[in-house]
Amino acid sequence: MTIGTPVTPSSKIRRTPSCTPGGPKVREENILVTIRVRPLSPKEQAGYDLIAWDFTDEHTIISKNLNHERPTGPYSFDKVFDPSCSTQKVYDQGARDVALSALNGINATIFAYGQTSSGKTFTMRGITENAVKDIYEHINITPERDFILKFSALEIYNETAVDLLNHESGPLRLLDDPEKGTIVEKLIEEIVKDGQHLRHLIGICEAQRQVGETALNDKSSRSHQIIRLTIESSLRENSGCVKSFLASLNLVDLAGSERASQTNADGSRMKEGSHINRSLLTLTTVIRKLGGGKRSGHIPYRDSKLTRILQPSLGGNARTAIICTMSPALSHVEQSRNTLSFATSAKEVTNSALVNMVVAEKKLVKHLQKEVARLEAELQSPEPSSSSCLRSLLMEKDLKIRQMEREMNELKRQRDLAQSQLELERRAPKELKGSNHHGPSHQVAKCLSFTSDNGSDLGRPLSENRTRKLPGRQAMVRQSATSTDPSMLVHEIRKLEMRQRQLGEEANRALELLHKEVSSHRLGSQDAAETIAKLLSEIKDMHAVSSTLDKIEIKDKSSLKEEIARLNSQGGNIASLEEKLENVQQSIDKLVMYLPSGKETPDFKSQQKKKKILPFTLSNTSNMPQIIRSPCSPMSSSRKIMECDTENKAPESNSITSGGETLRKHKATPPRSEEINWVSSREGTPAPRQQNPVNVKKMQKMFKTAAEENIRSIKAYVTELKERVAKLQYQKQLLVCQVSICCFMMLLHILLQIRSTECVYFYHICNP
Ligand SMILES: Nc1ncnc2c1ncn2[C@@H]1O[C@H](COP(=O)(O)OP(=O)(O)OP(=O)(O)O)[C@@H](O)[C@H]1O
Repeated sequence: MTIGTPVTPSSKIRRTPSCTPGGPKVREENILVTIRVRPLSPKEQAGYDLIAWDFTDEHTIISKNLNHERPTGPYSFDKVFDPSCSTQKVYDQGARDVALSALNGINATIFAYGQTSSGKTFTMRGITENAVKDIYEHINITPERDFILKFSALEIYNETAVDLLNHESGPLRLLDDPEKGTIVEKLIEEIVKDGQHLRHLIGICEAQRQVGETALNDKSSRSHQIIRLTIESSLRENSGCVKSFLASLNLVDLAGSERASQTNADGSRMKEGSHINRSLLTLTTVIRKLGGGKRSGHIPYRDSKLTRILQPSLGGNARTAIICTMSPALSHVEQSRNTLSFATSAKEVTNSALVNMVVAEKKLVKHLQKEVARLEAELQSPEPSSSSCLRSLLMEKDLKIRQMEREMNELKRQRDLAQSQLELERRAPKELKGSNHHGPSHQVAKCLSFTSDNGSDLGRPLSENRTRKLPGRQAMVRQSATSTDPSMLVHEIRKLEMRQRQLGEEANRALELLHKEVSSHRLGSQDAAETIAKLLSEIKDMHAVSSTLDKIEIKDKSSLKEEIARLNSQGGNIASLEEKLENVQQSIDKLVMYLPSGKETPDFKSQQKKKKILPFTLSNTSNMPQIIRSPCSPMSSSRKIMECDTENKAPESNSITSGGETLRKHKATPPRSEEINWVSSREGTPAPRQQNPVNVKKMQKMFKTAAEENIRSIKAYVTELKERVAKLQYQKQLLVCQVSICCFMMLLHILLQIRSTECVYFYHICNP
């Protein structure tokens, strides 16, 4: 079995302010150094030896001037015990506090230093006995803690460590442990049952210790004895505390420094004395270095087994008390001065004692097992009060769940209503009619307004519905929120309201787009109306042509007028425009048909003679560009005009040319006499009537060609207009579909959010 030094592993040490029983708080402190002067021994008395020291007070000792020499001292220490002092007093004032520090987790060392036969063993025996007594008294008056005492003892004889509880084990090795410091290998550590057992063990060690007779001491201790009492204390198990105090109390009885001449040692005694003196010299060196402010320098702890083992007690983690014993005899003054010199050095040595606390793994495991068992028992048999509380909490949660389900159903119903409204919107037959001013926009607004159950609010604008309906919904949600987690429900309500506002804004944007589209459609309709008006104007021009034709007494003039009047009265219906144009064409065809044909019948000739036949004069031909001008494609019309000019070009033999050519000729060349007549005729001034040499058949063909061209232009324009209207209708349908899809997606998104919120809320209800 291995026992370590009093050093507790650093990883398990926690420094806490602590109070030793009856002592000050632990801090860096000097070694407690006291001087005990024994009485004159019988031998000294028999030799008429004198007491060489005076004790001026309890702290000072000074040599007497017996030999008329300069007095030594005075020496001051923590305590100076004169020969009359009892061991009890020495213990009480020079060792008790330090010894009992081990009960509170502070390592403690008490050792006696002095020349041979100065009373070290005598003193330490009394100190140990008192310490054991006080320790067990403290244990008895501290029932709240459990104490475990372990005893071990060794001696260092001729620089060899020996187990005093197992002397047969032979020399023990000292090992260096990184956490525990120097440990003695295979040193027996026995658990102390009680005070009696402890005393018994101490007796065993004394019996085993190397003792020899010298000239100065019949029972001179020839070794350094170290008794180690390891004390572990912890609070009782039911306290729940798993930490323990752990400290060692070292009671050290050193071998006496001696002079061979004084002890008359020879042989083995001399060998013992040399080892003793060597180790004590190392101890003195260590003390002097520690006390001389050279702690940062090399301290020769390892120069002896004694200093290696006592290292923590010398400037380390321990409280240390040194009792320096000395003989008062004048014959030992020199040795006593050396002892006082050692004591003076020891006074300067400081230690840094800590409270050593450890966590016992077994105790920790036991504590955790108990805690687990207690918790399991609580789970298996919960208290009635907690059960009823949980039950009421579950009922409350169920109520909240039902309220949320109702809200969800309400939202679903509103979603279905909005979908149906959107469907109606999509199917609206006359949404693009200018007359339906509020149709699409208003219906879309209705779809997005989240109205009430009976739909009575469908006719109201979105903003009005929102302002009127939100308080009701907020009241409903608020009612739910007061009975559930308020912060969560308020948060959900705000999210829904925000989403609703976003939806309303998007719906407004969609409505604006619809309005723009309708406006553009209206503009398109206006364009159509303007086009129709232009067509009517052209028809009026045609009517003017027909008026000109009246002069040639068209038989079916009344029917043509009726047709034009009917066109004028019917307005700009695009759909009937084509039909009207057909009628116009038919009328024109009739007109052409009633014009004189190329065959000159006798009747026709007679009519020529009877009536003034007015051919297309320059005044009439000036209307042609207006007649054939297309309202929407003037360029093409111009091109067609040129084609018509080419097609209508008169033969070179004819003195009369077509209108355009005539115009060009009129501008480029001086007018001829025939043309002057035409101008006069246009100006309405009387002009000499001249027979029209123009070929009537060609005139008829030219007029018909021009009229057909005009009809084709109008037809093309109407076709283009119809295509544009169809395109607008398609765009409008597409926009309505997009708005419907957008609304549906937003509603679906809201429902998904509600679903996720419910899931989260149902999770928090199931895992409170
Ligand atoms: N204070 C004391 N009062 C009475 N007798 C004492 C006192 N101190 C020592 N003695 C006696 O002196 C003798 C020597 O004491 P002790 O053996 O303790 O000396 P020591 O220092 O241990 O010597 P050594 O170093 O040789 O072991 C013993 O007989 C002891 O009884």
